[in-house]
This record gives sequence, structure tokens and C-alpha cells, in this order.
Amino acid sequence: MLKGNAIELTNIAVGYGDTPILRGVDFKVKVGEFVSILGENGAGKTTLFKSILQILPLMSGKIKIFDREVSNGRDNTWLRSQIGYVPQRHNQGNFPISVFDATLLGRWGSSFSYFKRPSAEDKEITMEILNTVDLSHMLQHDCRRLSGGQTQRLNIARALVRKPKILLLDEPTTHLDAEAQNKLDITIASIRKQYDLSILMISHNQSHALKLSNRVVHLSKGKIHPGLGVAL
Ligand SMILES: Nc1ncnc2c1ncn2[C@@H]1O[C@H](COP(=O)(O)OP(=O)(O)OP(=O)(O)O)[C@@H](O)[C@H]1O
Repeated sequence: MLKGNAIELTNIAVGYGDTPILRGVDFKVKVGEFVSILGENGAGKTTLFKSILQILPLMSGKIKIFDREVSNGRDNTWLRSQIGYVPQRHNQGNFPISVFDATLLGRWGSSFSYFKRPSAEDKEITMEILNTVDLSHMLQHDCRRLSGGQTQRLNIARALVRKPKILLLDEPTTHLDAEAQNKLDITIASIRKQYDLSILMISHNQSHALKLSNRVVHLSKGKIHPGLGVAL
């Protein structure tokens, strides 16, 4: 069992061009912790995710994932095996692809690629995860015809097929009705347990964040401020 911090940011600055959006951010997510980030539109929450994922280079500071420094492009392949990312409002595009294939493609580039077909193990893991997110009855269903809640469960499945230990969720329940939101909450709580995940979630809804997380922080004026902690 891993211990210590899953994510550790030390004095990071990050932004676009010469303009920093986040400045002097210190922040930690402990192994197994579920932390939610709240903040106004444009506060920099997605920018924070992009810095953790090394999509945006740091202007200064350091990022460690499970105590391993990954700042500025070091260890990118390893990083991708550790972190699953569910971006905001992502659908699979306007082309016909089944739920099974779209999920399997989440493993593309790790165990199979242009020159290597998916193995029996790739397919087994895909089935296992689709079962966990309750989509195993829709394997051949066209992704373009999924509801918002089903699409989000598929997006989570795609992020999970690489068996990451950290999950970044960018407003997973926004635009869902109460029933779909509730079902997604149950899915998130169950995958967290089943796969021993450390989770960082962006949310706009304080009560929703408090319901799911161990701890809630606020992002404003380029910094992270402590918020409420709840014992689960
Ligand atoms: N590619 C980009 N180039 C330049 N500026 C950007 C870019 N992406 C985001 N920004 C700016 O960075 C700031 C933070 O954006 P970010 O998307 O991180 O905010 P957010 O907190 O996730 O917002 P929201 O809650 O609306 O999703 C905003 O002022 C935004 O305009």
C-alpha cells in the first residue's frame, strides 16, 4: 500500500505566455485522499490540472507524484500511467464508435498501438471497468447515442482502463440531472474504493463537493486556500 502524498505542488507558478494564472501554489493530496477544488469561473482550476498533467510547463516550482519529481516534462510516460484524467464535457466525437471500443482506446499507447493489436488482457480490463461503471449491458451501443450521465461514466471508464492510482475529475456532474448525478456519485465512490484511488475533483457545487470528498479547498486570486474538511 502506497503512503505519503499522491500529489505535491511546491511553490508553483503556471500560466499562458508570460502571464501567470497560478502563483506560489503549495498544495498536497495525500495517498487515498479525495480533495475537491472550488473556485469562480476563470480562477485557474483547469489550469491547475494542466500543470499536474504536464500539459502546461511550469514557470517555477516543483511537482511530485508519489514522491517522484515530474516537473517540466520529466517522466511523462510514467506520469500517464499514474494519472487518469476526465476532462470537462468531453464526448467521443461525431463518429460511430461503440462503448467497448471507445473504452478500449483508453489503453492505446500503453499496451497496444498501430503495430500491436489489443491483447486478451486489454479486453478483459476493459470489460472489468465497464462492468464497474455499469455500462457492460451497452458494449456495442453507439457512443453518439449515450445520455449525459452514461457519457460521463464512459469517460471515467476510459480514464480507468490504464489502471491509474490518481484520478483528476473536471466537473464530472455539471449539466446532469439529479438522478444521473446521483448515479455518477455512486460510481465515483465505488471506483475510489475498488481501485484505491486518490482523487482531485473540480466542482462548482460546495454541497456536492462536501458529500463526496474528505476535504474541500478554494482557488482564488492565483492561490489555493484551505476550505472545509469532512471525515468520511
Ligand atoms: N489556452 C489559453 N490561453 C490563454 N489563456 C487561457 C487559456 N486557457 C485558459 N486561459 C485563461 O486562464 C484563466 C484560467 O482558466 P481556467 O480554464 O483554468 O479556469 P477555471 O477555473 O477552470 O474556469 P471554469 O470554472 O470556467 O472552467 C482564465 O482567465 C482563462 O481565460
